[in-house]
Amino acid sequence: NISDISFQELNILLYCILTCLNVFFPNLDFSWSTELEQNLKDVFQLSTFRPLQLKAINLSMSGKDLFLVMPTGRGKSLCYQLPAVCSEGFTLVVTPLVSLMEDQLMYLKSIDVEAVSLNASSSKEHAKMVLAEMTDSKAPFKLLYVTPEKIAKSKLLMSRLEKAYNAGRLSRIAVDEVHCCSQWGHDFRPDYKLLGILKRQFPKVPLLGLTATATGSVLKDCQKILCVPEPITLTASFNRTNLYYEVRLKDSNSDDSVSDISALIKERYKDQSGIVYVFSQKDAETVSADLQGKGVNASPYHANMNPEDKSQVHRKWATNKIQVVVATVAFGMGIDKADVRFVIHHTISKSIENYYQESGRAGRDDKPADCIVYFGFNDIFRISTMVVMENVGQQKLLTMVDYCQNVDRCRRSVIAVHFDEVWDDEGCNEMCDVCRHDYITVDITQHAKDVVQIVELAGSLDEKLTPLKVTEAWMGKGPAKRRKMIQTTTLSRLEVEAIITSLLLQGYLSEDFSFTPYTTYFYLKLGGKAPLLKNQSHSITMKMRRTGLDANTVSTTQQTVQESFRQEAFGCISRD
Ligand SMILES: Nc1ncnc2c1ncn2[C@H]1C[C@H](O)[C@@H](COP(=O)(O)OP(=O)(O)OP(=O)(O)O)O1
Ligand SMILES: [Mg+2]
Ligand SMILES: [Zn+2]
Repeated sequence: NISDISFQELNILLYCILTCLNVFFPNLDFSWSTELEQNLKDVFQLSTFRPLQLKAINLSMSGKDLFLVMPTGRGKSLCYQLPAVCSEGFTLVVTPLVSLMEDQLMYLKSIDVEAVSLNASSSKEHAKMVLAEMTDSKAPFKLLYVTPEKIAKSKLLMSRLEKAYNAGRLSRIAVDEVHCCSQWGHDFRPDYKLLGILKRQFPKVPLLGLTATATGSVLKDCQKILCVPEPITLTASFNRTNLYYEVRLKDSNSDDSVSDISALIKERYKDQSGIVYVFSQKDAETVSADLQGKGVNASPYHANMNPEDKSQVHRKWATNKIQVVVATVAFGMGIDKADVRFVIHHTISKSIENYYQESGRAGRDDKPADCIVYFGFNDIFRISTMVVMENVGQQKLLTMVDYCQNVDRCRRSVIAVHFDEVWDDEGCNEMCDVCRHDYITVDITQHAKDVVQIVELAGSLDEKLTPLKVTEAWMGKGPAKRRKMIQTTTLSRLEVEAIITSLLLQGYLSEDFSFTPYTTYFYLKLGGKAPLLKNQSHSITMKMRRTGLDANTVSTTQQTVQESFRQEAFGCISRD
């Protein structure tokens, strides 16, 4: 009943309506709008906001708790840096890596925004000064960067924050890479679990959690851990329309992927900047040396290098003195180079989330860039034994394998599913290899029966077969006794691998791990769907690329696969 509403309540209601209007129609003015615009131009030297930035900033400025999910390189930092400049007091920024912190401090210094940091390598004098200035109303700094460890371990810091809070000087809390809170995220950091203390101690300070990769359930988890009662979640679209996605097959017999990569770099990406991601530190060294041997200006980068060497490689690459960094995932967070024209994965990533983030280092300047992954059969099992102990590690790996193997759907739509988005194939605009080519559907039922029989036979003999052993057995390379009992194939190695991978993904085969104190072995066993093959009418199909469509982009290995698939004259070949 309207007459029951007091004048004050009416005022609040009006204020809420206006706030909502302002948020959804950001051109309407807030009291801070002019100052924002001015600082965006004068301090940050940017002309316009990118999608969602203004909305996020307005929400945070009006005191709301917010989770901002925005792809890498889209400009999440501005969403707390600009409000920090436009607010009284300072913004506390929690960052997982000291290197990220240093990059930001360097950047802020270059635009004359005062910022300080506290981390394990801060000197005593520096820490003392920062702690004293936190409660000083004349203190100049607008942002205070800390590692989560500091919040968890430094009582002194917490008590100074408390004082600053009471004095109204703690204007905002930003938790960068907020997915690190959750064990379900891909970069869980135990100290992030303790950050709930911030919202419990400082309930009136708006908190802004930022991440590039978080699913709905990860965010729910983060919300609980950070004790944020009702955050608003803003999610920017993950569709990076300027990135071209492509998968190339990697031959397990002869690893000529490095030759392929060097040819690409020297021709298609001549004089352009890029990254080649590899599986291990050893691979970083060898692939880098191989590329150098082929005349590519490349350098390795991995966690085991000393810090000076790492930052030297980073610096030289950032200033285009090195064309390509051959890196493990250690070269990741905080790599912010605008003109990266290619990100090539020499080995698949361990999940789609990882792949999206790593490949997302390309094309930050919104100009076209390529993301190419080399997909090798053996790599699946190399990574599999590594992630087997991780929470849902296996499942995540299979989604990456599915991304590479499946040519049923646009590559982007496979990525979209992971971010709970829907991008239709038209939205791709032929910016992935699947959308650029035609495919044929081949019937692989008989092949599936042959493979299943091999695995079944091994089982009955109490023998365990690695994927390599299954491949070889089917190709007729096993012991003569077994050869007599099974149906071998004349398909090529790559075709055999493609079919076994497909059977694994479709559940006709499944993984069987065996652990020793020193290593983990990966074997194949029958999957839940294997019994269906006993049914006469059951059939399995697989999509393959059609030949001769675009000789420039279809690699030779892929062509041979299709050629012999056709020669084999499968039961049914239908065109799509
Ligand atoms: N409105 C804008 N207009 C032009 N450039 C912008 C704008 N906002 C940000 N940028 C630039 C600044 C940086 O060089 C670059 C990336 O911003 P940054 O905040 O580091 O990304 P991010 O935090 O979303 O990515 P990551 O997930 O990798 O940390 O974008
Ligand atoms: Mg960032
Ligand atoms: Zn596509």
